[in-house]
Amino acid sequence: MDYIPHVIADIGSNTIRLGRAGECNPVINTPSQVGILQSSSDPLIGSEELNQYHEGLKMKQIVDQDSYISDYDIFAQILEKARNKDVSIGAFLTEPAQQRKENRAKLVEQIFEKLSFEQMFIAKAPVLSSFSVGCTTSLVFDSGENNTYAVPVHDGYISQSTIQKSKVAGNVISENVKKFLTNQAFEIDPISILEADNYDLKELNLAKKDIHESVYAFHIERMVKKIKHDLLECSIEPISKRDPSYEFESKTYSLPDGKSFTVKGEQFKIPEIFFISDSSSSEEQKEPKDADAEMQADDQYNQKLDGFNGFQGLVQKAINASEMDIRRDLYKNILCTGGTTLLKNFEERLIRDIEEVAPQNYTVNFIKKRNTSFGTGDMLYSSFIGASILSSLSSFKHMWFTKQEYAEHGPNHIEKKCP
Ligand SMILES: Nc1ncnc2c1ncn2[C@@H]1O[C@H](COP(=O)(O)OP(=O)(O)OP(=O)(O)O)[C@@H](O)[C@H]1O
Repeated sequence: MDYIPHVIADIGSNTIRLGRAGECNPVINTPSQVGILQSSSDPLIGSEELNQYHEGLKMKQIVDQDSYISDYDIFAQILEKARNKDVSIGAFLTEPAQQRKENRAKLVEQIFEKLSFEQMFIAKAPVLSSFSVGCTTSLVFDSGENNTYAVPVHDGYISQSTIQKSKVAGNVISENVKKFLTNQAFEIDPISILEADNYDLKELNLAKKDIHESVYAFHIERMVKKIKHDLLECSIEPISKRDPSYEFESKTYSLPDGKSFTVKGEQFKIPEIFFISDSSSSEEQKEPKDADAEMQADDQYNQKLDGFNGFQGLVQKAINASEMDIRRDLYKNILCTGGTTLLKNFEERLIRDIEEVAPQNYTVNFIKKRNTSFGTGDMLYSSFIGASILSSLSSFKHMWFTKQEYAEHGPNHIEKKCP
């Protein structure tokens, strides 16, 4: 296949993935927060840069909690970095299953006015994920940082009325990890972590006042995520079904600065929140006692859980909202994507719980993914890969929204070109 120099941007509230059409992995995989330095108009991007100490650094979130871009100027700068200046003529962007018209129009203006691309396309992330595994019909279950979606894709299209969205996602369990640590009187110290990662920093004798509060919060969040990724795992059987006398083993976890804490079953109990349902012990899960009660005290947290009936309930609702004659196919072709589905034993537990709610004579099957060079499977990159494949097809040549069409019909013409 000839090298196709279009640039791809897969935009999430936690991570932005940028790369080139025809390639399997993104070239840039950066947090959706960028670093801003007074001394430079160039934003700092990528974990490697952001995990270093930079004097006068502030952090800025450029994608909001609904995965909509909140700073178009900085986004354009990042896109420009991923572009091969002389040859990139097309920009292919992903968007969440539910998108606002005005966001699309703003993106179109950036691409044609500010960045002078010749052509562009916007496609829904779940459709691209489905394409990435060669399916035009599937149920895409996507759980990232702030949102979880169950989206039926039928013949390559999404019907908006079938989409199920929940705010119960990765950040809910991050919150619970933080609450657990607070209950243990364990404090994450971003300065000692920065020092552990950058040896020469000690000489600077950094104090809290030397680090902007946004940078401080960024490093705490980064460590909470690391703890979450390293330590948490889903219990394949609901914990409420275990013998009440069951004793979890203690496990000690050490941070890069040498500080450590111990868990005794919390690593399994925290992700249980994803699988609560009316039929599981709702008393125990939704109105827990003692330490757990504190874990779930605040209002925002409870709002997220309002009406939530487990990830299996979300999948069931999405399938039930679809036409009767495709429901069997959807149960048979469930695709898990998004970072939160990388939790250990996540798929095993989800399939078990979906089987409990699926009609009895239906087969529940998850689509298998290949392993990427990052060792994550395709969970993190499925929509990127779908975009990469689609934009490389010779038959896609006629699908692009061109600069000329933009000049003739204006930004809202994108609705026609990219339904
Ligand atoms: N190995 C892992 N184990 C558990 N959680 C993980 C793992 N890797 C990433 N995550 C979590 O996945 C979430 C980010 O996923 P992803 O990059 O798919 O989100 P996003 O697409 O940017 O967000 P959204 O879909 O909400 O816009 C974070 O909460 C992160 O902590």
